[in-house]
Amino acid sequence: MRTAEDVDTAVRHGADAVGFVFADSPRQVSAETARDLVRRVPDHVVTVGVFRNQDVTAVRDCARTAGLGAIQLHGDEGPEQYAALRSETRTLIRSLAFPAQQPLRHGEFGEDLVLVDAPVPGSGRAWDWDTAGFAPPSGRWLLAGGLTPDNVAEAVRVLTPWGVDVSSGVESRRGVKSPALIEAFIKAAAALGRVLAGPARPARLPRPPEAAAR
Ligand SMILES: O=C(O)c1ccccc1N[C@@H]1O[C@H](COP(=O)(O)O)[C@@H](O)[C@H]1O
Repeated sequence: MRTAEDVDTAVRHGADAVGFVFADSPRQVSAETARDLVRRVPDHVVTVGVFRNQDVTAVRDCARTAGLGAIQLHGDEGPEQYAALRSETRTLIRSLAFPAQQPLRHGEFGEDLVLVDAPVPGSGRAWDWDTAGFAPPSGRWLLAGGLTPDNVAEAVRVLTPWGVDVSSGVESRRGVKSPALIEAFIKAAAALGRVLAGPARPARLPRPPEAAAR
């Protein structure tokens, strides 16, 4: 998200989380811009910062300046980086690309959630959901990679993730979100709440500690 209109649209239609890209990307926002956008977001919606192969100190500073509720790492970050950021956030999200060399495992680096994404993050390209080699990580996991309002239902039917994440699929052109597509995606995904994991699924992502304290 890069504009107040996008954030307000997502919140109004019931998004559980909104994201801000700090990685090198046409979607990149500064920590100060993100801070202004984060202030618009009600406590029950988690604000996620998206990073890729960035210095831990820079990630930490950015998360503090913007007041992020969650940190999502998309690159080759290893256990040291995860450990360094563990106390910085209540929700640490680890992105894993599929197809993968290793089995997809949850919690190896102390993360709270695994995000299974396509090999090129933010490209809008889907991975092959029907692939025989896909074994989901245990526990809660998020699905990303080329999702759109039109394919999210089928993706969830096939894979039954705990949650879904989208960027390109709600854009009119690269880097420019479409309020109509944001609304359509959330409506399509919300309708799926009924088929997702059942009674154990909490209604919301964990709230960031600073929001809980307010
Ligand atoms: O959006 C980007 O440019 C980006 C750059 C670096 C790391 C992650 C990025 N985006 C994230 O990728 C997934 C899937 O995006 P898409 O729906 O396939 O476009 C999502 O988590 C984005 O936040």
